[in-house]
Amino acid sequence: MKKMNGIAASSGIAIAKVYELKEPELNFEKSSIDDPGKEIERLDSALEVSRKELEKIKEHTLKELGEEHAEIFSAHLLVLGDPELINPIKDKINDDKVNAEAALDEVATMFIGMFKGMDNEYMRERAADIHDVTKRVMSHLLQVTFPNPALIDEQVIVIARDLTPSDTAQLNREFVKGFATDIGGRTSHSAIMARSLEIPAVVGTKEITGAVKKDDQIIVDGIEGKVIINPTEEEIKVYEEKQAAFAKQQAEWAKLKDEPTFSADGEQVELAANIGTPDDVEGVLNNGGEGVGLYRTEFLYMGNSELPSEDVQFEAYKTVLEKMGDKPVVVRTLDVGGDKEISYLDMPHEMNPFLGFRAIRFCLENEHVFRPQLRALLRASAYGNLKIMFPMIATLEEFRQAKALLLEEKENLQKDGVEVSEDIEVGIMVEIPSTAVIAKQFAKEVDFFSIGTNDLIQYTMAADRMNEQVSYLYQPYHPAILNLVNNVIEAAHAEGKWAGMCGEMAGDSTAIPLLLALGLDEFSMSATSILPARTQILGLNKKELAALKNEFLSLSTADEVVALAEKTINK
Ligand SMILES: C=C(OP(=O)(O)O)C(=O)O
Ligand SMILES: [Mg+2]
Repeated sequence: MKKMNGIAASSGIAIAKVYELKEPELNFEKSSIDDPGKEIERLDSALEVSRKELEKIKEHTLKELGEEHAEIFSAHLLVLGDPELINPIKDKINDDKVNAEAALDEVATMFIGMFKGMDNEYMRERAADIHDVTKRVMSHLLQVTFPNPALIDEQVIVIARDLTPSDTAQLNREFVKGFATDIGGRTSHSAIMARSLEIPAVVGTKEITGAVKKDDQIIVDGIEGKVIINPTEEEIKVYEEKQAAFAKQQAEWAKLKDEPTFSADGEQVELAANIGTPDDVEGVLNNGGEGVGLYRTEFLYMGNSELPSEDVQFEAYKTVLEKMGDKPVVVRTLDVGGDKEISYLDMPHEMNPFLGFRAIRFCLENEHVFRPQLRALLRASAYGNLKIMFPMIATLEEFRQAKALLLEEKENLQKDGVEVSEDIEVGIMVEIPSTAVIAKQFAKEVDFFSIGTNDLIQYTMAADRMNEQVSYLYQPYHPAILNLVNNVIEAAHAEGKWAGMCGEMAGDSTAIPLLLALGLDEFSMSATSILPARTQILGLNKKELAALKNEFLSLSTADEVVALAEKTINK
């Protein structure tokens, strides 16, 4: 039995055996062979196993995630069956008398190099497909396991160094009971996805991948941020009891599902949810969400082999709006870049991707990507209560430019007789300190603010939100952050606008009293945090907390802020 601590990323307790999601080492020696026929047979059987595997993954993806996501595997199957790739490998085995691994590697490297160098996006994508497919075939030649998260069909806890957003999107919550990673923090996208999938997760354990082996049983405690490897019988019993207690608490919370959110002294706020896909709406409604405060549309673009068309986007937005009825839905336009990579968009490789060509910066330069999204949103606006939000706004010019494109597309659609709602609010994410500092000027032009603390904290404190080593600087309760948040809320209210927050801080039980004191109007969080937050707010006195606002804002350290918050609440 071994225990380790990490960051509690998604609540709940999971007990199951491990499934290690790891790219295998594909090392081989080039050797000469006497029997090319036998080598070709080995190659054919590796190709056949790969084909069966890809067909299964494609079928599974089609069922679980839809056609768009499954397309990538259709492309892989085409590559696998392409004689222009396979014949040269066989020729090499026959002519050079080398082993199948060496022939495969040489031919694949040649094609990948050739396609990569072409000035054509489609061809460059083929290079990525060949790379993925040949890796799979190579792993079968070498008889090492190639992980397929979409194919997991027994109860497991996924262990990985890190999970990319698209790995996470493939996890099927029926079988994946939890996950634990070496790196990442509460605001890394794998953690955010875990909360939206409602699977218990612990991230940033530093050493989990090195500590487990196949068939180990583990416990992931996503409430306290603990992992236990090969627990004893007693420990399993203790955790099963914790699991039952957690389920009971969830039942208590559920009683507030259809209630509005009031503080103890009768002040109302709105509790909304962050979502990544239309499928998440069910969780929002089941968890008593009063709206969607952030729809991260980039997940529509990720895990796909090409840009989603205007119609595909329209259907997704319409579905969310219709399912939410008259409840507000804030849709954020494409926030690509940082750790959110989209292979086919051909983004430049950058030294500092979080400070680079991302989000609105990318969209304003790539109108062929941005305009279809704006049109899809405008068309969908007729089906519900849509608000549009631009990400990573650093200057007023960016906002004006984005809004001008939106209005242009609105006019175009109306000219064509397409119905567009007349009261779509248009707001911005406040993630960049420059915007928080001059929120007063922005408030005259935007309809609302939504404070994205995940990024605002990293940019204010100059501490990468994904980097373990500087995580001590990633301080949501730092007085600098509170002052920026306060500035934004005051600026909004002075112009009669509303201010929300969609960063993870909005669902953090230590931050909620502070945010209530500052007058935040809308709190948008992981759906599973809504009912605990509603329960907490029910017990807080907003006027009493607000009386301490200036005292909070004048404190010098995060520790002082937390100490005062705890003293106030527990008095
Ligand atoms: C909500 C935010 O956006 P994301 O986490 O998608 O960067 C944020 O930065 O707080
Ligand atoms: Mg952000």
